Amino acid sequence: MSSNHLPSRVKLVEMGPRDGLQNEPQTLATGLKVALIERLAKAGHQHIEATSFVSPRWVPQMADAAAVMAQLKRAPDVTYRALTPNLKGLEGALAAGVDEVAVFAAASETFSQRNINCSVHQSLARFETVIERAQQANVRVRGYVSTVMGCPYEGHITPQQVADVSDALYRMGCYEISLGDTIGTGTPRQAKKLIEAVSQKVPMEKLAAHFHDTYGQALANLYAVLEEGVAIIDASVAGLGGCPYAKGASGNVATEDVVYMLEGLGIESGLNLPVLASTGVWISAQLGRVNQSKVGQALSTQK
Ligand SMILES: CC(C)(COP(=O)([O-])OP(=O)([O-])OC[C@H]1O[C@@H](n2cnc3c(N)ncnc32)[C@H](O)[C@@H]1OP(=O)([O-])[O-])[C@@H](O)C(=O)NCCC(=O)NCCSC(=O)C[C@@](C)(O)CC(=O)[O-]
Repeated sequence: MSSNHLPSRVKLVEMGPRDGLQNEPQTLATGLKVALIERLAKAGHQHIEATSFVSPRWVPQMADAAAVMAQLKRAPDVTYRALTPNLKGLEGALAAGVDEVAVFAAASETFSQRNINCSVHQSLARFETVIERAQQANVRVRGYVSTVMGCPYEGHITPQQVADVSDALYRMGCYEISLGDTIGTGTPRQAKKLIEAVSQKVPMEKLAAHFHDTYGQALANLYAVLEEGVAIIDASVAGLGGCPYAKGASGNVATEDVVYMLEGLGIESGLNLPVLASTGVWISAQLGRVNQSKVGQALSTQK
């Protein structure tokens, strides 16, 4: 049931260096990745997904994960996280001294096979060992569920499918569950129904919204789930990214656009919008791409 009370504060999780850069056609130099992460921390981000320890054959853009972590000048109040699909990735991430890791499952069987080369069931069994080992090392684990509002291969996904996978990850020990609209096809009513179903299994305060903006629905969907009580949002500076397993998919909703909307709603995020926006302009120039943030574009013309 909708609470219709907006939160007074939202935890923003920056995805640009990981979800964004993993999907850019060109691989950014390690030094520029490090500079991006440091700029994002200066803009006020306290939760940054910095990289992923995945197979370089599958995602060559993330092959320098250890070097990125080694070169980073870490800000004391920032949590730097990395994706870890298996024990090999986890050991790499622990050796690199990440603060947190994340495992990533999908609600769709076909997407799971294409993304991590195993079934949903096999992935959950694999993650159980990753989570146990991370907990032994006192490292918290976030859980992702992809394709929560549609799959590029299977089409419709039910909220119950998402709730079941979320439940499994939460029971295994993931402290937060991030719900990925991987291909950005969701619409606000669907987003509300999704949250209604998943919050029956996982407490609302543990749910994050991770929406891609392919169909231009991400902000509307975020507003819908804020009304439901979600208070954790994943976003990507300049809307960096796409999805290698979902042709034509856009990046995450742009962080600048989310911060602008939150400011308008009187919701605190701790982000400095001008600093963030200039980071978006800078990284777009480094990549030679169009800045996907409308707010970033608007602010850059006002200088
Ligand atoms: C899961 C695997 C590894 C399975 O891939 P596989 O080929 O089945 O793995 P394998 O265990 O058979 O190993 C094959 C080779 O990869 C190596 N390998 C194995 N593991 C690692 C590792 N961790 N780090 C480095 N190397 C690794 C391993 O050592 C071996 O090397 P070889 O002996 O052939 O030289 C592969 O499919 C993979 O890396 N997939 C990652 C895909 C990915 O990163 N996708 C994007 C992230 S998910 C996402 O973006 C969605 C999300 C989270 O944002 C939410 C949303 O929006 O939906």
